[in-house]
Amino acid sequence: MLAVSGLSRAFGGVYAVRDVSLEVPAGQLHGLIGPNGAGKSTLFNLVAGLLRPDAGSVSLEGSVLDRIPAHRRAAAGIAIVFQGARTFPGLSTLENVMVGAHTQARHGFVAAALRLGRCRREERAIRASALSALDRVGLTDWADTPASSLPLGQQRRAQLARALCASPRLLLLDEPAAGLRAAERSSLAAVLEDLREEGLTMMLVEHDVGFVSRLADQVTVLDLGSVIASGTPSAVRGDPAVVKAYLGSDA
Ligand SMILES: Nc1ncnc2c1ncn2[C@@H]1O[C@H](COP(=O)(O)OP(=O)(O)OP(=O)(O)O)[C@@H](O)[C@H]1O
Repeated sequence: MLAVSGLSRAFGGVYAVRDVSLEVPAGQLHGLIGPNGAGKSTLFNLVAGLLRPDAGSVSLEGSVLDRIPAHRRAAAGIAIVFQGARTFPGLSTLENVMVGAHTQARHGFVAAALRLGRCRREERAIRASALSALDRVGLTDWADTPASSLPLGQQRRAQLARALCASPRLLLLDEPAAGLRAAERSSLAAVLEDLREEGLTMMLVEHDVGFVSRLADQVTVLDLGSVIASGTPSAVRGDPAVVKAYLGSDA
């Protein structure tokens, strides 16, 4: 599904991502872990087309994306839930999710304002797809609640629903569990497990190695921009290079 090959990107002469190659087969959940500053978010931005690489290539289902800008990669099926993403204040949970589907809507603001017939039909379809996305993340009962008044765990699931509304083929999740309490983490993990069961291909950046290990089929570990280990969660957790990167050279 996703193939990243020899990807590099430097800032001010320092590599944030250095010669990274990985593959994510369709339907798998791929974990990306590593200490602070390892290059995880930069790698996501390179895959989503929000940053240009200095070298290397990204392809989705065999199509090379290197010359494709971010908005066309989104249309091709790559969705990203950003680290620390916020909900739109003043909008209900359902409206927040509908914003995700509006990125795919064909009708513009003027048509929307005039509520033209075709636009109204499109609006109904968007509403239906937003309700279905809310159902997939277990937030149906919260549809009419102002999104900003939801507990953090539910806000994260609403952001996930917003990304799902765009019908992604590859979903990139940057630290979706950061700051969540144990029970909230656990229900988020259950939602991600359900999405994997449905066959959605995902990449997950997390600091919580236990959270990633529970969910991921394969894990890539970055340190200082480079891949230091990759494999199943249990193989990677026992890898001395990973232990050293996480705990320091005395580990
Ligand atoms: N836009 C930028 N300009 C300059 N340096 C950057 C930029 N983005 C990232 N970096 C640097 O690149 C390196 C990798 O950063 P990145 O945010 O990708 O790491 P990360 O693994 O996601 O870290 P964290 O776990 O703390 O979110 C860091 O040294 C960071 O300071």
